[in-house]
Amino acid sequence: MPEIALQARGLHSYYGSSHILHGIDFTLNRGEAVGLMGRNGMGKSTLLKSLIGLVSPREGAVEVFGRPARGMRIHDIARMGVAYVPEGRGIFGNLSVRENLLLAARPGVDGRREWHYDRVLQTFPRVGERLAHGGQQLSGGEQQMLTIGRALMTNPQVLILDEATEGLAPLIAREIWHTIRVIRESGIATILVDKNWKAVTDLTDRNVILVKGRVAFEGTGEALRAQPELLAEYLGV
Ligand SMILES: Nc1ncnc2c1ncn2[C@@H]1O[C@H](COP(=O)(O)OP(=O)(O)OP(=O)(O)O)[C@@H](O)[C@H]1O
Repeated sequence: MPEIALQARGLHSYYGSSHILHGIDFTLNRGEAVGLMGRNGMGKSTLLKSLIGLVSPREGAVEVFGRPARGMRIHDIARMGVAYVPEGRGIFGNLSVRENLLLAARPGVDGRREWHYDRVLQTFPRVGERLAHGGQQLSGGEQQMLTIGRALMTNPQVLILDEATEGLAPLIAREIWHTIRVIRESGIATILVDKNWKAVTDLTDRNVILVKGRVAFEGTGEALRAQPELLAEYLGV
């Protein structure tokens, strides 16, 4: 089995004539957690979308578990074990919490069913208390937990979280960070995009910072903390 879960090489992506990604190289290894950071508009979401088939890169290569995947559609990449939790959530508001979870259930690519209904509810007890509620009745934090729970129900090998704690109260954000740690320790490779660089680097093996569609930094959280001038320049903190 390939050790590399996701890879981009020399990736160029555009929206119309706007050139957003300028030759990005990016790798996520099996079981690894990588933080993807950068100021607003630097191309983080575009890179994620280019990896999972929501944006079609114009140049470069994308590989998912060693298979060429540039130009593949999002649901084909999802079937290869890549779950994506977009910014702003994506639950079915007119279905109950229970239905949202059960509809997403499927075994992983190798038949694994480690993440089943009961385990997801144990991981997100708050969601378990709202099973009969409609998705739209949940608070922002509960919706975010449900969205991550739905992604886990697909037994992914890769989980991509785009701004999972955005706009949430600190206490709820802390709960989400705790669960991301549990998920990561379960062996799922993870890409984390979040403005909270401290929380990101506490969890990740490696971090990538984008500046204007290019990789400006790649390294451990320790290496980043040792260079506060980079934090100021690239993240504005
Ligand atoms: N659908 C789109 N059409 C045109 N331009 C877009 C589109 N989506 C994003 N952009 C532009 O592409 C650039 C990169 O956006 P992207 O969302 O990838 O940045 P980001 O680093 O994820 O930032 P943010 O944290 O603000 O989401 C920005 O200039 C943005 O305005």
